[in-house]
Amino acid sequence: MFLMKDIVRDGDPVLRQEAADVTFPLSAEDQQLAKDLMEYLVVSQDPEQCKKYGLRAGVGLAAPQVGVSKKMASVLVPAPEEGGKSPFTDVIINPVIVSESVQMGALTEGEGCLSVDRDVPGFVPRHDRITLRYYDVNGEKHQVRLKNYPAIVCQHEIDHMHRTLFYDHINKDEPFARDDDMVMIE
Ligand SMILES: O=CN(O)C[C@@H](CC1CCCC1)C(=O)N1NCCC[C@H]1C(=O)Nc1ccccn1
Ligand code: NI
Repeated sequence: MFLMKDIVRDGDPVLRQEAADVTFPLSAEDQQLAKDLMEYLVVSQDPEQCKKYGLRAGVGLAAPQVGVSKKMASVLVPAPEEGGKSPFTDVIINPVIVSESVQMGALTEGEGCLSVDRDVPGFVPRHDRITLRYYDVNGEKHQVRLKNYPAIVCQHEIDHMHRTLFYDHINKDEPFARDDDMVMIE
């Protein structure tokens, strides 16, 4: 199980490397990595377990963040209300954004990152809607359309596979600049 000590922090070159494609069928090592990446999110989103293991709760975790430069990330978007269904939960492997909306979206609170131990204020403009193509741990191909928060989370994770961190997208001169048709996401 990953703990905070296993999470690589900004400054480590692995976060600025282009990650390698994952080959199928998954090696035993990659199968375990996928399990561990998802387990981190599940445990961290359980308040009791989160506290017990001293984790920062997360909704996504990319392999480069645990020092593995591969195109794999877990995503667990919490259900909007108690007992509801998660809008998107999967381990995305070799993800490709096949189309993206012209309209941009950003989290009103800005973004953070488990690999960035500082607050970087500002809006992180991303595409409000994307069509995502990825493989799951069984090698099954998926093509899903995501919008708003799930779309933001997946773009944040895919960035980690392409040497990008959230603050790279923040406008240096005007961090809270926004074009008037940008969707502001709570
Ligand atoms: O690459 C992946 N990461 O760096 C983990 C990030 C991923 C999200 C950041 C913005 C979009 C995706 C993450 O989850 N966070 N960022 C740092 C601290 C907070 C935490 C978070 O948003 N937690 C959360 C939110 C809702 C419910 C439960 N927990
Ligand atoms: Ni991150």
